[in-house]
Amino acid sequence: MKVDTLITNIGQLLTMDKKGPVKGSDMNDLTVMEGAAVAVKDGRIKWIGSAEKAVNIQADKTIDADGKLVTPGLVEPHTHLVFGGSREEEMALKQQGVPYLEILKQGGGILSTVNATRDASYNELLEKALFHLDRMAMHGITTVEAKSGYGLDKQTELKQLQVTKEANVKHPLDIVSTFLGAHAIPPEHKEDPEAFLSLMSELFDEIKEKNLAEFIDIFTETGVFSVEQSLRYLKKAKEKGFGLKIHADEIDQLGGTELAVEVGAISGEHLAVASDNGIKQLASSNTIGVILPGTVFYLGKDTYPRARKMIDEGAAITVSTDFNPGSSVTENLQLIMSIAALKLKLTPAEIWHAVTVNAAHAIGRGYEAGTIATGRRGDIVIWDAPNYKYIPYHYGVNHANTVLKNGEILYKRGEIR
Ligand SMILES: O=C(O)CC1=NCN=C1
Ligand SMILES: [Zn+2]
Repeated sequence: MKVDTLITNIGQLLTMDKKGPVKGSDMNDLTVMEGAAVAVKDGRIKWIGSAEKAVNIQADKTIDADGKLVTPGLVEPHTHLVFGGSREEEMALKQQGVPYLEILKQGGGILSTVNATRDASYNELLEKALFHLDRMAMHGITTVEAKSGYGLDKQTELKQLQVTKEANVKHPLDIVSTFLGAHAIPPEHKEDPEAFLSLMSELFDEIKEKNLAEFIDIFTETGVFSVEQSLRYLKKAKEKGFGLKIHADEIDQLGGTELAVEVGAISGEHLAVASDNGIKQLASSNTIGVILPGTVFYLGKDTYPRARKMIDEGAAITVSTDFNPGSSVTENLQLIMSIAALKLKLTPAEIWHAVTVNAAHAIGRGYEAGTIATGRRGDIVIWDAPNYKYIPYHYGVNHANTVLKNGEILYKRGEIR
């Protein structure tokens, strides 16, 4: 057989080759292939087998994995990728214990990023997004979801979505776009949030026509949008053919988790304070929990999402950086894997399902990304790690040695191509 690239002498290979979102105890059922090899041709996985059998394969390029861990490229299911400015000035307020929602109420937080994003040019936003995508790639991420939500007016929300669309063309990473125009209430609509929500829902047709987003998301939170407002808004989005996501039960327990299940959202996101009933509903639904423990850490809170209970009750969950300029400022999904182990008490096997196959399903790419299987994209990471338990164990650094996207080397330790 003739292939483009052969990765051989693999120590442990995680194919993550499972059907559908992996739920409950199945998240702890990990297939580990020892002494494996993977062949890629025309950007797709062509063959998977033992390194011994691979000796008969002619490859234009052979990569010796030197006994290292090899996995699918990481899938990052929840980011606020496109934004202007930064919010390092808020660190002092956070250190003084000023709550996140209080900073927002005072016109900071999301709203300060809105000002910076409205002021930023299209090209400035694009260059910044490409920079962050490079950094995600070097940390092993090969598919990423990107939300708008820092415009909060028609023109700037469309600007963000168009930047996302162009970044998806210009950068090797695959980007899945979500419209989060309902992210906060802008000052000009402070007195009339209903009018603002209608304004954002008026964009649905244009977004659909121009294929600017596949999902619609809303921040269901105290001082932002109520469960009732969110239900109406998401029903409208569903009628227009969009997939649904909800920033739910992040700070206050409003019942956003239950709402996500009720409207058949593909995912409920944050769920830091989801109720017992919310977790029960999630576990018996097809809605995936997108868990953001880095945000809890970064906001200096003590209440972590009860992901252990969610899995034990049968839910499918993923973990994510929640990369954004204010409440979780990191592209390092490997760090989140460590926080998931230490604070959520997830096992290494559960964590690997959470950052590959389940994350792919949470953004509608379950049959495209997050798995090494013949016919799938050649999105592969060779890690500077002896086994799959090592990544959550050794925290805060980048373990990626080589990152391939569609079979092409995108990053080699120490350089970005
Ligand atoms: O603070 C931000 O910019 C991102 C965020 N939206 C809802 N929770 C966090
Ligand atoms: Zn978020």
